[in-house]
Amino acid sequence: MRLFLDIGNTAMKWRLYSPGKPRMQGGQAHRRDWASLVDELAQRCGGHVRELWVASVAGREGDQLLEKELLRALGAQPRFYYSPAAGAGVVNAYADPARLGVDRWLAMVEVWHRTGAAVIVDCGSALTLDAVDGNGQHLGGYIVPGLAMLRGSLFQGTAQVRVTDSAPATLGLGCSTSAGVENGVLRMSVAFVTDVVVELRKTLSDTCPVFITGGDAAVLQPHLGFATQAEPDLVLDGLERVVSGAGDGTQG
Ligand SMILES: Nc1ncnc2c1ncn2[C@@H]1O[C@H](COP(=O)(O)OP(=O)(O)O)[C@@H](O)[C@H]1O
Ligand SMILES: CC(C)(COP(=O)(O)O)[C@@H](O)C(=O)NCCC(=O)O
Ligand SMILES: [K+]
Repeated sequence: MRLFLDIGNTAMKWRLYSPGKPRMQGGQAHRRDWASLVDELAQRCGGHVRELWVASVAGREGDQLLEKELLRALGAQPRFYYSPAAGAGVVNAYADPARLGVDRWLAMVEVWHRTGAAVIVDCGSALTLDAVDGNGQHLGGYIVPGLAMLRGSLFQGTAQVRVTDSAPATLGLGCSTSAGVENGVLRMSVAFVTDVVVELRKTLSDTCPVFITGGDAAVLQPHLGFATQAEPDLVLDGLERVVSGAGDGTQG
């Protein structure tokens, strides 16, 4: 069986593939406690992992610890996939390609193979936005704090700003501290994504598709004033594509 892992800064998502059987997948938040994370994964995936592919943005030290625990608990050598200069028909915009978050790279590769030119918004621990043109050229992107990080920075930087109730956020003016924060961070994020998409659609095409993924995609999507395609598993889809060599450079 092949096990694919998407390790973000907040959550780990996994997908188990064995030929002829339906894929199994799941995920959970981690606190960088790699040992217990891997033990729980081993309970779910059993001991028949033959190939283990990891897309991680946990950093070098995290990856080293993760590798040790995966070897211990699953008995399979993890293969870490990092962003290349080019691959699967897509060209990395970074002069130092490996510095591009592999989650961003894989989501972009997957989307380009599905639709060509596109904008990809990943509402994760950080909110990232990337653009790729019809030739597979990565045009670059942005990295801004995700919703939880925005809230957290307010809590850390102030004495009194706290969120005490969990009323769903809107884009409207807040009439309590909680609403002021929740509505504010939501509106900031929506305004940022909207502003960039409107500008990119002047060059890519005015109907260029926008894909949205990540743990907060469901929070943002209803408030965006344009159609977006929610795809929660873009990173795992992209990893499976590049690993199985299906990303052979031709689109579609
Ligand atoms: N069950 C959950 N566990 C952790 N974060 C969650 C969960 N559900 C929604 N979120 C939100 O999603 C963000 C994490 O996004 P996600 O894409 O899952 O993680 P990562 O950034 O690790 O890829 C968190 O910052 C939080 O705002
Ligand atoms: C920007 C990210 C932290 C997003 O990861 P996530 O929010 O999913 O944990 C990740 O893509 C990353 O570590 N990138 C490296 C820096 C860069 O992409 O330029
Ligand atoms: K992510």
